[in-house]
Amino acid sequence: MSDVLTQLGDILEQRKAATAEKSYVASLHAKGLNKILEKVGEEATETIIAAKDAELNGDTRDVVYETADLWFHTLVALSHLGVRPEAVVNELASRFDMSGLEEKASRTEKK
Ligand SMILES: N=c1c2ncn([C@@H]3O[C@H](COP(=O)(O)OP(=O)(O)OP(=O)(O)O)[C@@H](O)[C@H]3O)c2ncn1[C@@H]1O[C@H](COP(=O)(O)O)[C@@H](O)[C@H]1O
Repeated sequence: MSDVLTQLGDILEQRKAATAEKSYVASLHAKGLNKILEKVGEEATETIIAAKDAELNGDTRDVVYETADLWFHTLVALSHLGVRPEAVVNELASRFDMSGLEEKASRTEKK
């Protein structure tokens, strides 16, 4: 799974040098962070709607598709800020030995 994210991270980096006419990612970078975040918000909403539909009809295909759109646009946002996908994967990996409740408590301590 991480290989796919690493490959996509590489592609997103390469697209920073591409022209907006030839690359959707380049067109997002050209429009700036606010536009990218707007797309993240849209895709999050579409993922929520797809998840609610999946619970009702038992068909999870749309929620997988919309989650892919959401992850993709989140990765574009991170790339725009110079953050690699591996940073998120490493953060998740660092939480393996910690329960969700412990992790939540550590956030409170950090604040
Ligand atoms: N994984 C994706 C990916 N997922 C979704 N999308 C695009 O994200 C958009 C989804 O937004 P919407 O459904 O709202 O579509 P839209 O109405 O066209 O979008 P807007 O006009 O509102 O911005 C669509 O244009 C999809 O094609 C993606 N575009 C690119 N990638 C990856 O990024 C790589 C580089 O893409 P380019 O920069 O286009 O070469 C590709 O090879 C893929 O690996």
